[in-house]
Amino acid sequence: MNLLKKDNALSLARLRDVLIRLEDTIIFALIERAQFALNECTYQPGVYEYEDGYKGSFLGYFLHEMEKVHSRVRRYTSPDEYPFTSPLPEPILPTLDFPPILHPNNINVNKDIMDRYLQDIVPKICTPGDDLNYGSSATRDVECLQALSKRIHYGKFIAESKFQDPAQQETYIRLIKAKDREGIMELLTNRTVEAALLRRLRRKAMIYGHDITEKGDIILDDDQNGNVSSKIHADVVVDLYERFVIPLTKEVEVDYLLKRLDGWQASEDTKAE
Ligand SMILES: C=C(O[C@@H]1C=C(C(=O)O)C=C[C@H]1O)C(=O)O
Repeated sequence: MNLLKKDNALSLARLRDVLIRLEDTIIFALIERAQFALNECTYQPGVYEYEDGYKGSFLGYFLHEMEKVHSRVRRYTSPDEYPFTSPLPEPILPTLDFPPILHPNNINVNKDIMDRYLQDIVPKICTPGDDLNYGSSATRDVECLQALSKRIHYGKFIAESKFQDPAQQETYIRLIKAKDREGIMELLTNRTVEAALLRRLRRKAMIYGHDITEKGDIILDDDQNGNVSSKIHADVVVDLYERFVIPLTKEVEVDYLLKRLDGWQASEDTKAE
């Protein structure tokens, strides 16, 4: 979505289309990572020496080096991009004039994303062991992490869109002032959208995660020729969204809304004068 244009940027339907497109990005990124073994050593700190005395993991080193160069080309000045590492250098490009779509906030849940990715996701999609493809697996890890981060932090745009709905704003304001996390969570939850998403996701994972015959039939794992064609299991993808991606997106929505009135009343009073 081009965030330099404010026109209709907060249309809920349009934002949901972005999340649907990111399903493809995430599934294919997971499939690419699943090609390589777990390569546990790339996640352990202190396995290699680094020039600047860095003591973290190979993945952490690679991610920080990537984010430093992306920061210099102003990736993290965009309101839909959030880094995992710090410190990061200032951009060499002039900052773009993004229209103020989101209420100012410093919400960044990438540490939770990293923890869950390493604990719950990589062990489920990769075969155990070490295939020496450390650079390849770390490259794919970064692509998975960046896609998951974008998707989950889009919760801020979704939350702003819901807050700006005239039919719901008064209720949100009341719940925010009462600091009612559960009430806000219930109001923003759309179980119909979530159920449809999980059905669509399973279908996508089945199709993307398997080879198909020339006729277009999916070659399942129990193919009579013994072909094991699944690149990723649909259950893993659906479970990942149900237990991690959707809940964390909603936490971002709630965190964003709880801060939505910070300084807001003062600016509303100023407008009213
Ligand atoms: C993203 C939204 O907010 C919530 C989170 C969803 C998700 O993470 O997929 C889906 C529906 C809602 O419960 C939305 O309403 O589309």
